[in-house]
Amino acid sequence: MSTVTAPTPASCLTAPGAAGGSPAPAIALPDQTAAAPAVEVAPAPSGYAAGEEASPGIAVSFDNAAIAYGRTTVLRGVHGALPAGGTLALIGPNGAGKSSLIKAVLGLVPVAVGSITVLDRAPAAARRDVAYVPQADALDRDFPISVGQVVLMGRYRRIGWCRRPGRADRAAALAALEAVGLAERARDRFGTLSGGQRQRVLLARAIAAEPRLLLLDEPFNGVDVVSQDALLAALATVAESGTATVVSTHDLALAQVISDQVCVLNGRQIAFGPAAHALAPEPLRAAYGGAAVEIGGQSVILTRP
Ligand SMILES: Nc1ncnc2c1ncn2[C@@H]1O[C@H](COP(=O)(O)OP(=O)(O)OP(=O)(O)O)[C@@H](O)[C@H]1O
Repeated sequence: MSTVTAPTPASCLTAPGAAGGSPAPAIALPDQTAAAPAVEVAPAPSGYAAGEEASPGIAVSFDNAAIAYGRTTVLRGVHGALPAGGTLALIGPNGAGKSSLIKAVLGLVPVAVGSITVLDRAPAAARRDVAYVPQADALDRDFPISVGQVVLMGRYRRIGWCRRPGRADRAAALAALEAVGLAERARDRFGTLSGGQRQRVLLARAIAAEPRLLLLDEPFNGVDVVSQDALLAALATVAESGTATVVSTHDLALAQVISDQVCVLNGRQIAFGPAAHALAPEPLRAAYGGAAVEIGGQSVILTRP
């Protein structure tokens, strides 16, 4: 489970490693009349075979990567690649290493063995082009900031923390809020939104940053069907724009719907490839043990009520 610590109110809405602790900037509310910027739409590349060598068309490649905290290795043998514009779902039981892998892609946790390459760079060097969407529950609801201001924060790595956002920044923020279906809530206080709506706002903040790689840690947790549909629609738009996405989830059905590829983890990589291959009964049993069953040809993970 990922958490975002909030040493100061200003950093509580900031992605890990992104200017945490900076004072909250004065941000103008989004200009509701500003025109949305033209969005360049590139077709998503087609399938990719696990184990292929990294190339300029690859957003993230894992080369037998292992992740450790101190001397304790929590994940090993991660090997595969995500093409630019593709979507990779990370699945596995609690403690499988999903969040740790996302943190390693962000460059927040070192790779102990092997390597991870992000946009042809070491993970920490690529952070400028990477946006991270934390779980909404990890953020402080009491911090007095509007929805529009939260989304504008996504622009600060582009414009710098000392400059005020301009018309194009406000337009990008509004377009991102429209993409998640919450443009009419721009002036509302962030903390007054529901959990699912706050999750959509955090996705809008990431979209406003115009990243080349988007990382989401369990974005569908506790989200109702309306917000889930809005998140899925926004993620489809993200994929169409050519941005690659890595998303961790406990929902196998969603993993199948949203991803070109699935990485099944449980302390090690169990499978990496197209959903039909990775979500087959055998890898799921290896990850979830007796909780993985097959019903009517579909793999199902049993959970306690
Ligand atoms: N900062 C840390 N220091 C030491 N061990 C950690 C740290 N963060 C996570 N771990 C350990 O790494 C392992 C993988 O945890 P991680 O949070 O990556 O799993 P996860 O698949 O995201 O789990 P969940 O589905 O519950 O969120 C666990 O055994 C966890 O205790």
